[in-house]
Amino acid sequence: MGDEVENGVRVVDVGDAEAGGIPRNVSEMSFEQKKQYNLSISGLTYKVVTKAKKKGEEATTKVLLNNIDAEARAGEILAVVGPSGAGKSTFLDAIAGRINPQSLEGQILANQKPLGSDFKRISGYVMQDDQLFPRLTVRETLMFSARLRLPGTMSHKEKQDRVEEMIQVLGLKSCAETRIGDDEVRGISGGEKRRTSIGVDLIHDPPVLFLDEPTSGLDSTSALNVVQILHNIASTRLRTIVLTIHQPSFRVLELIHSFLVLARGNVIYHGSYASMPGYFEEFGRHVPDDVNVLEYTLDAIEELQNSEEGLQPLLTFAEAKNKSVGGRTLAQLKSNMTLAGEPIDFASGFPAETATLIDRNARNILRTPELLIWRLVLQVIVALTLGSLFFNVGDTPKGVQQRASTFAFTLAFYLFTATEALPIFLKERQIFIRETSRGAYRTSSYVIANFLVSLPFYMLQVLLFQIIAYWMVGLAPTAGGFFYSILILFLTLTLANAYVNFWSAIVPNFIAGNTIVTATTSFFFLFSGFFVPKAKIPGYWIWLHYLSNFKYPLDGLLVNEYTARPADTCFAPLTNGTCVATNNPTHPATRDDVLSKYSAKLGSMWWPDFTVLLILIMGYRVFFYFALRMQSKQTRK
Ligand SMILES: Nc1ncnc2c1ncn2[C@@H]1O[C@H](COP(=O)(O)OP(=O)(O)OP(=O)(O)O)[C@@H](O)[C@H]1O
Repeated sequence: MGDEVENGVRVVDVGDAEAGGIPRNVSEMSFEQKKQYNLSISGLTYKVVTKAKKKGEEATTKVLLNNIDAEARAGEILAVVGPSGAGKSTFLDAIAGRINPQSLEGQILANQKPLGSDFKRISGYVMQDDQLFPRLTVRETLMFSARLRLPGTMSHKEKQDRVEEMIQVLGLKSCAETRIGDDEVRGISGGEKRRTSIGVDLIHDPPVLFLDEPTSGLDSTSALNVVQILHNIASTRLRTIVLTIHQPSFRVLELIHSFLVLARGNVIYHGSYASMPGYFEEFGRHVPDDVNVLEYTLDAIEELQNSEEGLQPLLTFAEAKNKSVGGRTLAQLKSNMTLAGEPIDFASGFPAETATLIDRNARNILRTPELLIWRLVLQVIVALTLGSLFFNVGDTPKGVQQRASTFAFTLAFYLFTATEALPIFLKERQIFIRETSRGAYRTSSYVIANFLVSLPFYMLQVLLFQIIAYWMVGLAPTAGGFFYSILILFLTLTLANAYVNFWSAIVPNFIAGNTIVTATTSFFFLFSGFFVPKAKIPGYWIWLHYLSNFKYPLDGLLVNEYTARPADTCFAPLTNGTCVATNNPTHPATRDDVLSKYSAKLGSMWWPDFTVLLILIMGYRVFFYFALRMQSKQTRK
């Protein structure tokens, strides 16, 4: 270990000389096998260029982290503190690999070696917001994390034992069977939620753990409890813990081994709590006895920031202090840090991972019975309403119109109501990012699990709807016709959800997502061929006709219906028993007339209608996959 300078800034050159390469998968190592990691950071600088707001203005460069030196040792907690906007979260993100290394200057070493792609595996990151599934219990939440993050070679029993150990360590025994909860369902307390979040990222026992504000929003007892647990983990298991914290209480301060005080992206102090008063005395500030020195320091920083002379004297003092205790050569090693999103090894194989995600997803769906029941009730209500409005339509011009309206309405019902899943997907996206950014599972497993788990439910909805509506409206009375219509509506519902899913992976929020999905779906409807026949759509809009989510199911349903009618059926009979002439656009007489009115053609049921629907579904799933991959690699530039 490097030397510690008692009274001030430390020399950063620390590390375990014996440290070798990092094992492939941290959760496969036994406690004894696990390395202890000493992190040393030198000259860490992060600048962002802010674009000019007005013409003629120059772009400005903002330094968020300025030449930071620090160290975090195994067996210790390093707390990053400072006034609001000091750069605490930015610093944590930088050393946790959440900022694109190409944007950073300086050096971050783990045991004197540059961080490799393995660093994502050996470190855990607990975000400030508790991103957990509200309908799962604490034990289930930890068990799913164990199933995803512990190696496939471990037995189910071993994983269960690990979960029980975690419940014990985190003091979650009394609430292990309670659901996490959210605004709608009462669940565990804020402190318990925070401890569960920590457990989720601690289950595979990472040697390095980063936590962004683990005590924010907690009362003082819960905050103390959380830090006490982290202290025990650091001390007994020799883990390296780095956290950001706001105004810790006296009792919390005692549990933290070392502090990094930042102000406007600069190091003000780095060392133990005990050395803090001496440091500030040396700077020329008397620190009264019996005060919370950290609170005093933060107040002093605020005061200086707001004073005429500003922070400069303190920054100059801190810099001089830093140089006098060793100095260093600041290497500009942009290339040796982990590129966020590099491939990482996963604990389990693809099938096991997918099965676990299906299980988790299914439980989440089944734990929301109100949503399930309401959707099924809605199917019945809409089907009955539609059936009563268009009851037993005949083979007349009016019947032709009503039949097409039935199809258009049903498709609109499925395609537009899918947007209600947007907030659910958006919430889940946060959990997905948290999990995949640390390599909990493959994006492909998630996409497939997410796809498969909803299919039975889509089928149930469509069956319920068609059993009522199909017969009430009096559609083609053949088994083939009935089952084909179910297949097409099932694919439509699947497509609608694939489409919403895809946008949910890209859009910044619900409002943007809702606007885009509703607007594009409206356009798809407009250009489906139902309102304006294909021949009348201007050439520059025709691509929308071919991309339309409505076109293929609408064609399929129409062709299915009219294929089941005898070829000589007259759809526009005259009073004298004859039929209107063919090619009459107002009163289509034959099957071909009716279909061409809606831009459909006999013989298109399987190609292109069914096949293109399948291609669209697959296409949106593939887009969804790539959009999610971008999200899981998401870092600051
Ligand atoms: N991409 C960016 N572009 C410009 N400024 C940024 C960017 N990201 C962060 N900042 C600024 O950098 C400073 C440090 O932000 P950071 O979130 O790290 O502070 P913090 O110490 O964690 O603050 P708080 O305690 O309020 O959470 C802030 O002034 C913030 O506005």
